[in-house]
Order: sequence, then structure tokens, then C-alpha cells
Amino acid sequence: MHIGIIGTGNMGTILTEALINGKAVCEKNISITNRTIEKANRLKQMYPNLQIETDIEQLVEKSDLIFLCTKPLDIHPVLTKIKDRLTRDQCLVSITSPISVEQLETVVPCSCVRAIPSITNRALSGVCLLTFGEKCTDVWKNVMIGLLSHIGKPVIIDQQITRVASDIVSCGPAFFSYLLQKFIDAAVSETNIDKELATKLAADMFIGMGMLIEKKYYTFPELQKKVTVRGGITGEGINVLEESAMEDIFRKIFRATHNKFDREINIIKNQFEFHNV
Ligand SMILES: NC(=O)C1=CN([C@@H]2O[C@H](COP(=O)(O)OP(=O)(O)OC[C@H]3O[C@@H](n4cnc5c(N)ncnc54)[C@H](O)[C@@H]3O)[C@@H](O)[C@H]2O)C=CC1
Ligand SMILES: O=C(O)[C@@H]1CCC=N1
Repeated sequence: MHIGIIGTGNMGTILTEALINGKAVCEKNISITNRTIEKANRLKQMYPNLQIETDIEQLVEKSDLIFLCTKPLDIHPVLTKIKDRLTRDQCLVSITSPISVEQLETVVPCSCVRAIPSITNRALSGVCLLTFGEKCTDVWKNVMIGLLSHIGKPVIIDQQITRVASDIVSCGPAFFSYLLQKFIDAAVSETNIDKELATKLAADMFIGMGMLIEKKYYTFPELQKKVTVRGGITGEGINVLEESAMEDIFRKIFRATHNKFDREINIIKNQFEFHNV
């Protein structure tokens, strides 16, 4: 099987690296392209057997499975270029949330899949969210599940929970590293610890927590209860969190992402409805 990757920005690069490092596919069986080809060339310096294609149509013709890794508003223009090169036997994968598999299926003849990855897939960990199109064959469904199992846990989701699921799986690492950074910065500004040590301690704590979760020793509430000794010090900190309306903050985050999502969906709907592809 030959894989084509269109767009080697953040996610296209991470996906390529993860597929290779996770031994999902050999370097030589991946072709990559990018609007600015230097970006694709940089990736080839790390993985010399990757194939670079300057012509997007040729990349599509030589690939069985094609990942579209551009930003949402750039997907429609790419589809315009490649739709006549795609055949029924191929599979097209979009990695972005505001474009549905149904929309893809209206313009291309092949199997369509949406696979929303997470930066955690770079460490061959975390979740990749999958939604299959109506016309996606069972063979391609199995190929996708098998392939993504090399870089994380494939989880099949309904269209209707797409945004919240990607908020948790894909935006989550950004949200929680933001909070962790604030935690570190406050430790440095409030005490005598230096930033380097605070960062190392916090990172090791986070890794340890991840392992605890993985081993399923405790649920989240159990974990809190175990650490928050009655009348002890942790409780003082938890009280501050309780008083800080954290729930409101997280509700606002979900509302903000969903609002942006709705705006993008509207723009994309126009692209698909009013521009013949
Ligand atoms: N960053 C993340 O953690 C995640 C991103 N995604 C999705 O991945 C997609 C890409 O995001 P990023 O990689 O962060 O964006 P990015 O801007 O870093 O990468 C997009 C790349 O596509 C290239 N491109 C645009 N039009 C092209 C064309 N016609 N032909 C070839 N290449 C073209 C651009 O030159 C750029 O390198 C987005 O749709 C995003 O929703 C999904 C899950 C997680
Ligand atoms: O399309 C998405 O939902 C992803 C999540 C992080 C960035 N883009």
C-alpha cells in the first residue's frame, strides 16, 4: 500500500513521523507534498527514503490512501485539483473536524474517512478519532483501524460529538500544557524554586500521573481523595480551585471552540455549495 500525504505542516509532519516510527508503513511507501515544497524537503532530511512529489495530482495517482492535512479552508481547493484523479478503489482521509465525510463523498468517488489525530500520536499514544463515510468499504475501514493502531488508539465516533471529542483528544494537550505552564510559572514566582527544576518536577509528575491512569489504579475522584489527606495541605490548594469557578472556565472553553467550529462549518458549507468542484 502506498500512502500520500498532502500538507506537511504541523500535523502532516507529525502523522508522517508517527506512521514511520510506529512501523505502520515503510518510509519508501510514503509520498509527501506541500504547497511550499521546502517544508516537505525538510522532512525528507530526517527520513531520506520518503518520496517527495511536487505535483499533487501525481501524488494522488500513485497513492492508495491519501491523507489531506491542510487547514480546513484549504481542503476544498485541494479537492478541486484532485477529484478527477481519484478512483473508487482509493481512500481519502481528512484530518480536520469541520468537514464531514458526507461532504467529501459529494465530490470524490472513493472511500472517505475522517481521522482526527492528536499530537499525542507523535509518542504513539493517545486517541485518533475515526468517522467512516457511508461509501467507505469494510476493507478500508479495517485498513484504517489497523494503521492507526500503530500510532494510538483509534476510536470511532458519531458525527454529532465531533467537536467535543476533538476538544478533549486534540486540543486537550494544548489546554493542559497551558495550565501546567501556569502552574510552573506560579511556583517560580511564589517560591525560591528555579524554573528548570520546577519544569522537570512538573513534567515527571505529569508522566507519573499518566502512568497511574494507564494502569487504572485509581479513578480521577479516587486519586484526588487519596492525595487530599483530611485536614492536610493539598486540601488548602483544592479549596482555592473550588473557589475559582474552574467549571465555568471549562464550560467557556467548550462554548468558544464550538462557536468557532460553527463559523468554520458555515464558511465550508458555502465552499461546497456555491463553488462547483
Ligand atoms: N495541530 C493539531 O494538533 C491538529 C490539527 N488537526 C488538523 O490538521 C490540519 C492541519 O493543521 P496544521 O498541520 O496545524 O496546519 P499547518 O498550517 O501547520 O499545515 C498545513 C499545511 O498544508 C499546506 N498546504 C495548504 N494548501 C496546500 C496545497 N494545496 N497543497 C499542498 N499543501 C498545502 C500548507 O503549506 C501547510 O504546510 C487542520 O485542518 C487541523 O484542523 C487535527 C488534529 C490535531
Ligand atoms: O480539527 C480539529 O478539530 C483539530 C483539533 C486541533 C486542531 N484541529
